[in-house]
Order: sequence, then structure tokens, then C-alpha cells
Amino acid sequence: LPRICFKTGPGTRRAGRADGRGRERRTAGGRALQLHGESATSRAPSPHRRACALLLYPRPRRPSGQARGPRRLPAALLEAAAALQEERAGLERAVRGVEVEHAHARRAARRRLGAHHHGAVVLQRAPRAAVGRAHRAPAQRGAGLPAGLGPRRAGLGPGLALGLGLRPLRGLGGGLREGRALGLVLRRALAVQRGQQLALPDGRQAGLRERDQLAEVPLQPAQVGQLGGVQAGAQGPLHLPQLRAVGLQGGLQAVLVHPEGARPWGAARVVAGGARVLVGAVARGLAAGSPGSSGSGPDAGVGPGAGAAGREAGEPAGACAGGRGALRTPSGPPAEPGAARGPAAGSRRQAGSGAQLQAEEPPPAPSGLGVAAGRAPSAPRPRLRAPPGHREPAASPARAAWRPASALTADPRFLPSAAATGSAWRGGRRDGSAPFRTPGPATRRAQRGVSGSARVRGVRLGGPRAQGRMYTLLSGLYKYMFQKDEYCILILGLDNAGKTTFLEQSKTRFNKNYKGMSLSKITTTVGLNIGTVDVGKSRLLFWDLGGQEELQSLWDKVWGISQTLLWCSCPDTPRLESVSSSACAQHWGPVYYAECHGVIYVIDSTDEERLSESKQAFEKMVTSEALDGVPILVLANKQDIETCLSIPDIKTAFSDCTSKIGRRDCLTQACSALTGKGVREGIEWMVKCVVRNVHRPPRQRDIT
Ligand SMILES: Nc1nc2c(ncn2[C@@H]2O[C@H](COP(=O)(O)OP(=O)(O)OP(=O)(O)O)[C@@H](O)[C@H]2O)c(=O)[nH]1
Ligand SMILES: [Mg+2]
Repeated sequence: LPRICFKTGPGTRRAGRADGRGRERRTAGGRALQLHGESATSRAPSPHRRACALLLYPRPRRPSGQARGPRRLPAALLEAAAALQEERAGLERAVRGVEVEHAHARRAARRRLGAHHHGAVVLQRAPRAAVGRAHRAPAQRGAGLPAGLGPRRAGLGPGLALGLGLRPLRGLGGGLREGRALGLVLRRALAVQRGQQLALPDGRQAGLRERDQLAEVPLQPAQVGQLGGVQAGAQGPLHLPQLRAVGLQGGLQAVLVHPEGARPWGAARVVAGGARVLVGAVARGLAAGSPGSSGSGPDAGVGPGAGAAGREAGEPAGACAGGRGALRTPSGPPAEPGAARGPAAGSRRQAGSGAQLQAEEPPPAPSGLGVAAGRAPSAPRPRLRAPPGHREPAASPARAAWRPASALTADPRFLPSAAATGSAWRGGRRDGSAPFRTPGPATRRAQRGVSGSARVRGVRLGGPRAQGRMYTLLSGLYKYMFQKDEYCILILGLDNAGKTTFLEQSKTRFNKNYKGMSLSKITTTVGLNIGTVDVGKSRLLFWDLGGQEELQSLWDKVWGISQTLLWCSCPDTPRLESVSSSACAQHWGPVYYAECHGVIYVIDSTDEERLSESKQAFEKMVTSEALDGVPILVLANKQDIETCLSIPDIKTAFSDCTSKIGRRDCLTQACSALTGKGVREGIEWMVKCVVRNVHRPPRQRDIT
């Protein structure tokens, strides 16, 4: 049977069925499917490698008092998965090594921010093994390549990226629309990969609002070349769906844009069609502006890179700012390439973004895409549309809660640590209502007016709701008393310096029951490793960022999981020949630097050749304003190797940086991450420094 694997949000039991077996047969879209469920936090070997689709489906919080009952995935999701299965062969060709995840709405963030965004649809993650270490071979480095290009960059193939904004999916129809939209994105990806032009249904058929439609930006090969340094070859004009953000930085890289509050997951390297593609993600809100603003504001659906990339490609700024929905009319055929851009597009989008209160004629039936495979399209419901001149009420409390990106990204819940703890990932609403759930027996009883509380001899003991509140109170108190102060420590350094080894070694040394992975099995870090180490009353939260050249540019940036993006490559087109740098980076706000309490900078003492490169990276880091006053521990790693440079040698090489380090705490420590020598001393020094650093107080405790 086709296998669909889905994961629920952290903290939930094994998904699938309430019986915990996590396996279930379902029929969707006329197909039998086998569902494998597991908790996102589960460490059990996941069957998802063999799954044709991986759906990430955070479980909504059960309203207090609702009885535990079997939990069903929305049929629309399964239909989308079935559609995915249908396209499996093609997708495998298109997106090799890419896992597809479907995240449901991040309700917690939505509630908090008042942004009716929607969750991620596609996430790229290549299996570690696929990344390999070939790029590290010194003999290969730079051989016969244009200046500035390492072999790993040259190895990148041309690619196309697709995106679809699924932001405002409100209410009960959300699940349905979302499911359809997923199918839409995947099919679209396939069509692009095959060089086909797919007749897409309009946005309403796909269950999307006008402004959420796919918009196509036809790009000539030359423009694509400009955009991403990709030689598109003789394939003719490529229809690159307008991404919310596509930026190309230090190689072929897609910058994904995710809704405010989605948890950042960092960058990922995708192996697609034999090409390695670096994919980073950025918080959508970083595009600056406020919801509802036109142009490159978040509501415009155009992220930082889109504008930049588009402008790089010679598109007028208006074309980029048009974003989703700019090029395709809701019920008519696709607009001519290049038509409907500019101011008109913007105004149409704005019209679509308003409240929709007036009934409108449904559009004609789709050509087979809007409805997931195998199902007759159900009659589209009439849509409500705002009368001309209607304005959405601006000052609802939810809207007022919206904060600009800078404030948002400063919120610790949206930092990588939140990904580790899952604190930004909880479904459900605080008021106990669950938007996508049918009421359970207890809720129904309550609705009928039957009290859910127990009574003993006439004394009311408190219903499940009261018990729930009591539990929350007690757990909050417990957390308040026993939770440790948290400090975030960045581990930086060139690739191969030993950062991940150091992190693993620290976890092994400080965490009693930690059974780490074998140090010899550590491979290059793509994106971010997160680790926690408890030292006395403090908890250090390490962010080990990949040190490869492309990733270095992300050290001071924020990334997050994308709202929607699918990356696929065209194996037929010529290989990458040149790489242009990105303009999108300047739009990104420094976040890791701003939020960290300390930096551990790892140097490979045996690599004399790259010492100056390491010094440059260090200098760049240390001069960043966002790191002012942050203690820095410089680790001269690999001291177990005889031919290594000594501490005085390294200090001499880094002597230029002394003035830039200034008056902050800084220590150069000899260390061997492999044997563990110097690891404990280094960390203990760091703890002392971060605790006494009054400029960066520990992260706020998560008190509920
Ligand atoms: N001899 C020796 N080898 C080490 C030491 N620390 C790390 N290594 C080796 O160096 C290689 C790179 O280690 P990683 O921890 O992956 O390096 P990294 O800095 O995380 O690299 P990126 O993730 O690519 O940025 C591995 O083969 C490690 O076994 C050390 O103290 N001594
Ligand atoms: Mg690493």
C-alpha cells in the first residue's frame, strides 16, 4: 500500500490512532493508503524514509474535558497525500532526497500574532549521508573553477523553486483548503520539473483566496541566469512561479519565507536531481512593513529575497511586489506572461485581501487539479466578498498583537531553541476551543448543558476544566522554582573545525545519561545543530551552525522553516557555470547574534592553510554590533594531533583582532574535541562569563 507517514507535534503521543499503534489504513480519494504515525519527538526509527509523503500535523490541544477519542486526520489532507502518491514517480525524479512535510496551522503563533497564516507545506532536508564530505578534499578545492567557486558550488545543478503562500486559511475550511493546496503545490512542482505548463485551476478552485494564488513570473533563460547563476540552456522561457522569496546566496540557494511564529529550522541542503542545493529560510515578517501594506510588506506575500531576486533579474520592482495573485485572475484563464504587473496587480491583490462579505458566483470547475486525485469535484461554495469600499476593521485585539519582524524575531519562542523545546509549536487554543475539531463527547455534553464535573454528596469537586487549570498552575509553579537560567551559545568556526564534535563531546561530558552518537560518525552540519548542556544552575543552549562558506553568511541571520517552498531541479539543463551573489542577505535581520549570550569560536589548529580564512571569519563576526559585549571563547581545537599549531602561534595569527575584541571576555583555550581535553574548562569559563554578563540576562523563563 502507498505509505504516508505523518508526525504530530511534539509532546503528543504516537499519532495514527488513539490506540498508539500508529498505523492505520485509510481510504482517501478512492485509494487505500497506509498511514504511519509517530510523534515528532519520537526517536524511534521512522518509517518515513520509505514513505511517499510525510505530513507534519501538529495535534490540536484537546479542549479540557473532552474525552480521549480516536483522532482522525482531515480527509483533505489524505486526499492531498493520495494525490502526492499518484505523482510519486515524477516527484522522486524531481525532488530526490527531499522530504515533504506538511505542517498544519501553527495555531499558537496565529493566536498570538493575529496573523492568519498557514503552516509549512514543504520542507527540504537531505539525508546527512547524501551530503558527504567530498568538498573537503583539499586537492579538489577550487581546481579549475572560476574564482570564488568551490567544488561544492560548482556541483550545484540548475534549479527551480516554487512557492505558494497559504496564509489566510481561516476557520473550519482551513484543513480542506490546505489539503488541496498541498496537492496543488506538488503538482505544480512536477509540471515545472517536466518543463510543462500546467493548466492550474484558479485560486478559488484550489481553495485559496485570491491573493494566495500562484503567480507566474515568466523568466527568460538569461534572467534565470541572473537570478541564480543558473544557465537555463535551451529550454526556452521558464515559468518560475513567483516565490515569496527566492534569494541566491553563495550558490544556488532558495530563501524560504515562513509565517510569523513558525519555528525556525535553519538551512538545509537538498540533494535534488543529483544537484546539491542549499536552502535557507527566513522569517516572513523580516520583509518589513506591516500586514496589509502593499509592496514588499508581509501581506504582499513577497519576502526579502523575492524583491531582491526579481530586481536582480531585471524585473521592475512592481512585478515582484505584485507577488501572489498578481498575474492570474481568479476565474479567467492565466494572464499573458508579463501582463497585469505593476500597480494594477497591487491593487487587485489589495482588493482580495480585504474581508469578503458579499456572495459571489463560484468559478467554473477546475481541470482536474483543484480537487485531489480520484474525486469528483464538489460544487464550490459561493464565496463571500466585501462590497466595494469595505475596509477590514483594523483594531481587533488579534491584529493589534501583530508586531513587526524585529520584535517578532526577538521573541525567544521563535528562535532555534524553541524548535528544540517545541515551545513555538503547540497546537490548540488557549481558550480551549479547537478550530478544526468536531466536538468530543464531553464537549457535546457540556453543550447540552450537562455538567462535566463530578459531584460527591452534593459537593462539586470541580470539572475537568478546573482540574486542567490547577494542573497548569502547579506546573507553572514547578517550572518557576526549578527551571534553570538559559543561555544561548553560538558555536562558530570554519567547516571541519570540529564544532559538532565539540558539541557532542560537551553533551557527553555534562549530561549524565546522554548517549551521544559516535564522534567518528559526525558529518558536516547543514543548517543547525542544537544541544543543551546543564552546568550547575545554568543551562547552555548551543547552536552549532554549519561552517561551510555558504552557511557562514547565515551566521548572523535568521532562518525558519518555510511557509511553502518546493525545490526541484531540471537534470536536463546544463550544469551550473557561474554563481552570482545574493542581494537578499541585506534584508535579513541579525538574530542569532542578537539573541546569543556567548560565542565559542572553533579553530582547526592543524589547518595552517586556512588559518587566515578563519581569522577573516572571526574578524567579521567579532566586529558585528549585535555581538557587542558577548564573551568569546576561542578554541584551538585538534590539539591531540602532533603537528598542530600551538596557542601562541594562533594568538599571533589572530593578533590583529585584539582591538576589535575590545573589553569583552575572551579566552583562547587549547582543546581536543575528540579526546575531550579542554572541553570542560572551556565550558565552565563560558558559564562564568555569561552569568556575570549583566548586559545579556538569561532568557526569560517559560512560565505558563
Ligand atoms: N584529531 C581530531 N580530529 C577532530 C577533532 N575535532 C574534530 N575532529 C574531526 O574533524 C572533522 C570535522 O569535525 P566536525 O565536528 O564535523 O566539524 P564542524 O566544524 O562541525 O564542520 P561543519 O559542520 O562542516 O561546519 C571530523 O572528522 C572530526 O572527527 C579533534 O579534536 N581532534
Ligand atoms: Mg558541524
